[in-house]
Amino acid sequence: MIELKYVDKRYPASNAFLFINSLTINKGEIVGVLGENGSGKTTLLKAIMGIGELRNGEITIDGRPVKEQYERMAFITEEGSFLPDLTPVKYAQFLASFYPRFDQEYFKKLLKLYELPSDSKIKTFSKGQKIKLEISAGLAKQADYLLLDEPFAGKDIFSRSDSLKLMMSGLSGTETLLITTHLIDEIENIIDRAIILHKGIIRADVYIDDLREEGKSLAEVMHEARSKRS
Ligand SMILES: Nc1ncnc2c1ncn2[C@@H]1O[C@H](COP(=O)(O)OP(=O)(O)OP(=O)(O)O)[C@@H](O)[C@H]1O
Repeated sequence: MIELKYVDKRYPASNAFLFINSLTINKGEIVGVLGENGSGKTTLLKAIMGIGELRNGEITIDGRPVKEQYERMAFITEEGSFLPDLTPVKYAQFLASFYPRFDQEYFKKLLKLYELPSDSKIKTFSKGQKIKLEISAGLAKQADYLLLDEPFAGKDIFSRSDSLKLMMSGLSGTETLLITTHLIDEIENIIDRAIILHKGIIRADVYIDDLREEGKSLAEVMHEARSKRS
């Protein structure tokens, strides 16, 4: 369970902020973090990962500070956390030395599945290939919490629905996922819950099953959230 209480995060350089009074992400939930450009999606994921200081508030993972839970977490971002001069195989060895649960065999299987060259330097990879590599690393870590920042940004390299299927097939089903994306149509069928941010504030927090019962689409909720007064 991820819990945020009275979280206040600011960027002095831009006056941007993220303010979340209370938010609980339950174990096993697949959550879409949605919102327009600059609404605070990446900031929320980074805050959960403990990247940068909070001005106020507290974030815990299963009741403990995130820095005590790194082994159980994977942050998958387009920027990547890999070392560009390593090959995927060397990168896996590096990760295995940090993450005791890292499964090298599974990682190799994922490389094959994603058709990634295991002996080329990561810096020679395309954007889409780098994202695939990061997803493979995150899944092979056997992390309980996967935070994916725009994992489908390389959509020109491989089709979004295929990448989604591939990613989902690599999961054990018990992981908690937070996925930021602008692709609400693709995501609507895989997420349990959507959190919609607007200018650093949560504007809507909905369960997809409830939406279906109400006969509403995620696009409609996004539209409502945007048109609410600031
Ligand atoms: N390092 C930083 N320094 C100053 N301001 C920042 C920094 N990082 C982000 N911001 C600002 O914080 C706000 C939220 O940014 P964030 O990257 O979290 O948005 P986002 O919802 O992920 O956007 P996008 O969909 O464009 O990726 C924006 O106004 C952005 O300009």
